Amino acid sequence: MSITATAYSSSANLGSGFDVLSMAHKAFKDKVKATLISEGRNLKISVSSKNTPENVEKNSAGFAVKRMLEILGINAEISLEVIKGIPYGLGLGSSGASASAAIAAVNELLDLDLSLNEQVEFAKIGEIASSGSPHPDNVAASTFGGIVAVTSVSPTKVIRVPSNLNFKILLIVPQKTQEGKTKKAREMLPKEIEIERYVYNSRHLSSLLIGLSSGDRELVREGLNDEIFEVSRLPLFPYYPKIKENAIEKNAIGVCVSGAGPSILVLYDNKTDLEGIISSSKEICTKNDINCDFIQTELAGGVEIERGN
Ligand SMILES: Nc1ncnc2c1ncn2[C@@H]1O[C@H](COP(=O)(O)OP(=O)(O)OP(=O)(O)O)[C@@H](O)[C@H]1O
Ligand SMILES: N[C@@H](CCO)C(=O)O
Repeated sequence: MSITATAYSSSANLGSGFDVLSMAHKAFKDKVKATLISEGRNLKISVSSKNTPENVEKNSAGFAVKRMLEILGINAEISLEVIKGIPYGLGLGSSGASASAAIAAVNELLDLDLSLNEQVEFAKIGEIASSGSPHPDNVAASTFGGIVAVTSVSPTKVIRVPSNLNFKILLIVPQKTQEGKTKKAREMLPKEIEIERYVYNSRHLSSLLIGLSSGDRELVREGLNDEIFEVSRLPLFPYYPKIKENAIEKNAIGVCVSGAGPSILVLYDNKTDLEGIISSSKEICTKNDINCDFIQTELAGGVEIERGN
């Protein structure tokens, strides 16, 4: 018996919501097909995957499933086929989506009846394999869909953020995947921050959440600013400040770095000069010696399940 789960790409952080906020989008998707080879044997997982490691310990999907079955004390021989659609190392939640899909597929395959929060709890373990840290934001968005806030990590609790703002998403995606990028980006973060910067970010986090729930585009624009995380990682995406300044001039709702970068997330609506943003961003990318793809997309739902034989 096989189950295939599909999980969408995501943009984590949304400015000041580092490791807390994230949104799933339809730009890209991963699929994981989980097949039960035999029950009641010693735990054995195999992974087949193009473009990502096939070693169970090193693949976010394999590692998350292996640890979940160990924690739940389940013995089974399962094969996982990871079908990658989301490019990795670009801030699009690629490793997280594989882990979310794998956990959802095995949950269904073994009738584990896990809640979405429990699935996130296990899926985030997969991020240890890809970046060395179990950050929960990308897996929360890929599992739940829409815009989410992770309000607790022990135990994991995810809340869907209510949004009454009509917006579409533009992703500016550099064509330069970097191995181990999120790990490196996390090492660039400060160990301590000044209280002024903490207060600045708290203001923006409040603006973002209130702006989304009340549908106030000016508040969302303010709310997508960050003074701590993006700033300390700027060497990874030096073109970002100019792209942001230009997009805001052309009336984007708001702009932030997508996850740990280097992709950029632009929220727009019918008041935005989208073509102007794309053409000026292309020029900025060229000046910075990078080619970028421009992907227009929208919010995605959570993990989807298909049953097979
Ligand atoms: N199933 C997987 N999908 C993608 N990358 C994986 C997977 N399993 C392991 N990896 C490894 O994880 C690293 C990619 O993780 P990284 O966090 O840099 O990118 P990402 O998953 O797209 O996340 P982000 O949104 O932070 O960019 C690569 O070294 C890749 O080989
Ligand atoms: N919150 C994580 C997301 C990684 O995609 C980070 O910024 O390191």
